[in-house]
Amino acid sequence: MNVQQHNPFQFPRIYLASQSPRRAQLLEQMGVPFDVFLPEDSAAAELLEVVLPNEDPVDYVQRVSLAKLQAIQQQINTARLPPQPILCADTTVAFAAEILGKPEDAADARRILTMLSGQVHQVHTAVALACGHEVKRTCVTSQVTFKTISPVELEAYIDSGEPFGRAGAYAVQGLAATFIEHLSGSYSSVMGLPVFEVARLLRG
Ligand SMILES: Cc1cn([C@H]2C[C@H](O)[C@@H](COP(=O)(O)OP(=O)(O)OP(=O)(O)O)O2)c(=O)[nH]c1=O
Repeated sequence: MNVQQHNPFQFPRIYLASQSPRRAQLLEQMGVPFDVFLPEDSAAAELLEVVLPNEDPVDYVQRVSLAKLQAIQQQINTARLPPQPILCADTTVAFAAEILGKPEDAADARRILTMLSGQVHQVHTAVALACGHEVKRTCVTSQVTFKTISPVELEAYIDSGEPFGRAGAYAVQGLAATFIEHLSGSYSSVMGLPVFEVARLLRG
Protein backbone atom coordinates (compact mmCIF):
# COMPACT_ATOMS: atom_id res chain seq x y z
CA MET A 1 0.00 0.00 0.00
CA ASN A 2 1.34 3.39 -1.01
CA VAL A 3 -0.04 6.36 0.96
CA GLN A 4 0.59 9.82 -0.53
CA GLN A 5 -0.87 12.65 1.42
CA HIS A 6 -0.72 16.27 2.39
CA ASN A 7 2.48 16.58 4.43
CA PRO A 8 2.51 20.03 6.06
CA PHE A 9 5.41 19.20 8.40
CA GLN A 10 7.55 17.82 5.56
CA PHE A 11 8.16 14.44 7.16
CA PRO A 12 10.32 12.07 5.11
CA ARG A 13 8.55 9.26 3.25
CA ILE A 14 8.96 6.00 5.21
CA TYR A 15 8.28 2.27 5.09
CA LEU A 16 5.77 1.19 7.72
CA ALA A 17 6.59 -2.42 8.55
CA SER A 18 3.31 -3.26 10.27
CA GLN A 19 0.08 -5.04 9.51
CA SER A 20 -1.71 -2.95 12.13
CA PRO A 21 -4.39 -0.70 10.58
CA ARG A 22 -4.14 1.48 13.73
CA ARG A 23 -0.50 2.31 13.03
CA ALA A 24 -1.33 3.26 9.42
CA GLN A 25 -4.22 5.40 10.66
CA LEU A 26 -2.00 7.24 13.16
CA LEU A 27 0.70 7.94 10.51
CA GLU A 28 -2.04 9.31 8.24
CA GLN A 29 -3.20 11.55 11.09
CA MET A 30 0.38 12.89 11.37
CA GLY A 31 0.61 13.58 7.64
CA VAL A 32 3.53 11.16 7.21
CA PRO A 33 3.71 9.67 3.67
CA PHE A 34 4.43 5.94 3.83
CA ASP A 35 4.55 2.58 2.06
CA VAL A 36 3.39 -0.48 3.99
CA PHE A 37 5.96 -3.25 3.78
CA LEU A 38 5.12 -6.59 5.41
CA PRO A 39 7.34 -9.53 6.30
CA GLU A 40 7.29 -12.28 3.64
CA ASP A 41 7.23 -14.97 6.30
CA SER A 42 4.33 -14.16 8.63
CA ALA A 43 4.87 -17.36 10.69
CA ALA A 44 8.47 -16.30 11.43
CA ALA A 45 7.19 -12.82 12.30
CA GLU A 46 4.77 -14.30 14.86
CA LEU A 47 7.60 -16.28 16.44
CA LEU A 48 9.38 -13.01 17.22
CA GLU A 49 6.60 -12.28 19.74
CA VAL A 50 7.41 -15.19 22.05
CA VAL A 51 8.15 -13.98 25.59
CA LEU A 52 11.43 -15.20 27.13
CA PRO A 53 11.37 -16.66 30.69
CA ASN A 54 11.12 -13.87 33.31
CA GLU A 55 11.41 -11.20 30.63
CA ASP A 56 10.64 -7.67 31.78
CA PRO A 57 7.75 -6.13 29.74
CA VAL A 58 9.80 -3.08 28.65
CA ASP A 59 12.74 -5.29 27.62
CA TYR A 60 10.26 -7.47 25.75
CA VAL A 61 8.66 -4.71 23.64
CA GLN A 62 12.05 -3.19 22.88
CA ARG A 63 13.50 -6.52 21.84
CA VAL A 64 10.50 -7.38 19.64
CA SER A 65 10.37 -3.98 17.91
CA LEU A 66 14.08 -4.29 17.07
CA ALA A 67 13.70 -7.89 15.88
CA LYS A 68 10.82 -6.83 13.60
CA LEU A 69 13.04 -4.06 12.21
CA GLN A 70 16.02 -6.34 11.56
CA ALA A 71 13.84 -8.89 9.72
CA ILE A 72 12.32 -6.23 7.45
CA GLN A 73 15.63 -4.43 6.83
CA GLN A 74 17.05 -7.62 5.33
CA GLN A 75 14.02 -7.98 3.05
CA ILE A 76 14.17 -4.36 1.87
CA ASN A 77 17.90 -4.63 1.19
CA THR A 78 17.46 -7.87 -0.75
CA ALA A 79 14.61 -6.37 -2.80
CA ARG A 80 16.84 -3.35 -3.60
CA LEU A 81 14.00 -0.94 -2.86
CA PRO A 82 14.59 2.81 -2.71
CA PRO A 83 16.20 3.72 0.63
CA GLN A 84 13.72 5.27 3.08
CA PRO A 85 13.49 5.20 6.89
CA ILE A 86 11.78 2.03 8.18
CA LEU A 87 9.40 2.13 11.14
CA CYS A 88 8.48 -0.83 13.37
CA ALA A 89 6.63 -0.92 16.67
CA ASP A 90 5.41 -3.32 19.28
CA THR A 91 2.70 -2.81 21.91
CA THR A 92 2.12 -4.90 24.97
CA VAL A 93 0.01 -4.75 28.11
CA ALA A 94 1.51 -5.60 31.50
CA PHE A 95 -0.21 -6.26 34.77
CA ALA A 96 1.84 -6.95 37.89
CA ALA A 97 4.88 -7.63 35.65
CA GLU A 98 2.93 -10.24 33.66
CA ILE A 99 2.96 -9.69 29.90
CA LEU A 100 -0.54 -9.90 28.45
CA GLY A 101 -0.33 -10.33 24.69
CA LYS A 102 -3.11 -10.92 22.20
CA PRO A 103 -5.75 -13.39 23.47
CA GLU A 104 -5.65 -16.85 21.96
CA ASP A 105 -9.41 -17.38 22.20
CA ALA A 106 -12.51 -16.24 24.09
CA ALA A 107 -11.45 -18.01 27.30
CA ASP A 108 -8.08 -16.27 27.19
CA ALA A 109 -9.74 -12.89 26.54
CA ARG A 110 -12.01 -13.55 29.57
CA ARG A 111 -8.97 -14.40 31.73
CA ILE A 112 -7.08 -11.25 30.67
CA LEU A 113 -10.03 -8.86 31.03
CA THR A 114 -10.96 -10.32 34.42
CA MET A 115 -7.40 -9.60 35.53
CA LEU A 116 -7.56 -5.99 34.29
CA SER A 117 -11.07 -5.28 35.67
CA GLY A 118 -11.00 -2.64 38.44
CA GLN A 119 -7.19 -2.40 38.29
CA VAL A 120 -4.39 -0.21 36.96
CA HIS A 121 -2.17 -1.72 34.25
CA GLN A 122 0.64 -0.52 31.99
CA VAL A 123 0.75 -0.34 28.20
CA HIS A 124 4.23 -0.22 26.67
CA THR A 125 4.87 0.67 23.04
CA ALA A 126 8.40 0.48 21.66
CA VAL A 127 9.28 2.04 18.31
CA ALA A 128 12.38 1.37 16.21
CA LEU A 129 13.17 3.62 13.25
CA ALA A 130 16.03 2.78 10.90
CA CYS A 131 17.52 5.77 9.07
CA GLY A 132 20.35 4.45 6.93
CA HIS A 133 22.74 2.68 9.30
CA GLU A 134 21.37 4.45 12.38
CA VAL A 135 18.54 2.99 14.48
CA LYS A 136 16.56 5.44 16.60
CA ARG A 137 14.40 4.05 19.38
CA THR A 138 11.80 5.16 21.86
CA CYS A 139 9.57 3.39 24.36
CA VAL A 140 6.46 4.93 25.91
CA THR A 141 4.67 3.62 29.00
CA SER A 142 1.10 4.59 29.86
CA GLN A 143 -0.93 3.78 32.96
CA VAL A 144 -4.53 2.74 32.34
CA THR A 145 -7.23 2.35 35.03
CA PHE A 146 -10.17 0.09 34.23
CA LYS A 147 -13.49 0.30 36.04
CA THR A 148 -14.88 -2.95 37.41
CA ILE A 149 -16.31 -4.74 34.37
CA SER A 150 -19.57 -6.56 35.11
CA PRO A 151 -20.00 -10.17 33.93
CA VAL A 152 -22.67 -9.03 31.43
CA GLU A 153 -20.36 -6.35 30.01
CA LEU A 154 -17.49 -8.82 29.85
CA GLU A 155 -19.46 -11.34 27.78
CA ALA A 156 -20.90 -8.62 25.52
CA TYR A 157 -17.40 -7.27 24.94
CA ILE A 158 -15.98 -10.67 24.05
CA ASP A 159 -18.96 -11.30 21.72
CA SER A 160 -18.20 -8.01 19.94
CA GLY A 161 -14.93 -9.54 18.69
CA GLU A 162 -12.97 -6.44 19.64
CA PRO A 163 -10.52 -8.17 22.03
CA PHE A 164 -8.98 -10.32 19.27
CA GLY A 165 -5.71 -9.30 17.62
CA ARG A 166 -5.13 -6.73 20.36
CA ALA A 167 -2.61 -6.71 23.14
CA GLY A 168 -4.38 -6.97 26.51
CA ALA A 169 -7.60 -8.08 24.78
CA TYR A 170 -8.99 -4.57 24.38
CA ALA A 171 -9.02 -1.53 22.12
CA VAL A 172 -8.84 1.93 23.69
CA GLN A 173 -10.17 3.35 20.41
CA GLY A 174 -13.21 1.06 20.49
CA LEU A 175 -15.90 -0.12 22.90
CA ALA A 176 -13.29 -0.54 25.66
CA ALA A 177 -13.15 3.25 25.97
CA THR A 178 -16.24 2.81 28.18
CA PHE A 179 -14.11 0.77 30.64
CA ILE A 180 -11.34 3.36 30.98
CA GLU A 181 -11.66 5.48 34.07
CA HIS A 182 -8.26 7.11 33.67
CA LEU A 183 -5.35 7.10 31.25
CA SER A 184 -2.04 8.76 31.95
CA GLY A 185 0.64 8.78 29.27
CA SER A 186 -0.11 8.65 25.55
CA TYR A 187 -3.48 7.66 24.10
CA SER A 188 -1.96 7.07 20.64
CA SER A 189 0.74 4.88 22.17
CA VAL A 190 -1.91 2.67 23.81
CA MET A 191 -3.54 2.42 20.36
CA GLY A 192 -0.23 1.24 18.86
CA LEU A 193 2.01 4.21 17.93
CA PRO A 194 3.04 7.20 20.10
CA VAL A 195 2.41 10.10 17.72
CA PHE A 196 4.40 12.77 19.58
CA GLU A 197 7.49 10.59 20.04
CA VAL A 198 7.40 9.27 16.45
CA ALA A 199 7.19 12.86 15.13
CA ARG A 200 10.20 13.73 17.26
CA LEU A 201 12.18 10.76 15.88
CA LEU A 202 11.26 11.67 12.29
CA ARG A 203 12.16 15.34 12.77
CA GLY A 204 15.43 14.43 14.46
C1 LIG B 1 -3.90 -1.96 24.07
C2 LIG B 1 -4.32 -1.82 22.63
C3 LIG B 1 -3.68 -2.52 21.62
N1 LIG B 1 -4.09 -2.40 20.33
C4 LIG B 1 -3.42 -3.14 19.24
C5 LIG B 1 -2.24 -2.35 18.60
C6 LIG B 1 -1.47 -3.45 17.90
O1 LIG B 1 -2.01 -3.62 16.58
C7 LIG B 1 -1.79 -4.69 18.74
C8 LIG B 1 -0.56 -5.15 19.48
O2 LIG B 1 0.14 -6.04 18.68
P1 LIG B 1 1.54 -5.74 18.00
O3 LIG B 1 2.26 -7.06 17.99
O4 LIG B 1 2.21 -4.58 18.62
O5 LIG B 1 1.17 -5.32 16.50
P2 LIG B 1 0.44 -6.14 15.36
O6 LIG B 1 0.73 -7.60 15.44
O7 LIG B 1 -1.02 -5.73 15.31
O8 LIG B 1 1.13 -5.52 14.06
P3 LIG B 1 2.67 -5.61 13.61
O9 LIG B 1 3.42 -6.56 14.50
O10 LIG B 1 2.62 -6.06 12.18
O11 LIG B 1 3.17 -4.19 13.73
O12 LIG B 1 -2.81 -4.32 19.68
C9 LIG B 1 -5.14 -1.56 19.98
O13 LIG B 1 -5.52 -1.46 18.81
N2 LIG B 1 -5.76 -0.84 20.97
C10 LIG B 1 -5.40 -0.94 22.28
O14 LIG B 1 -6.02 -0.26 23.13
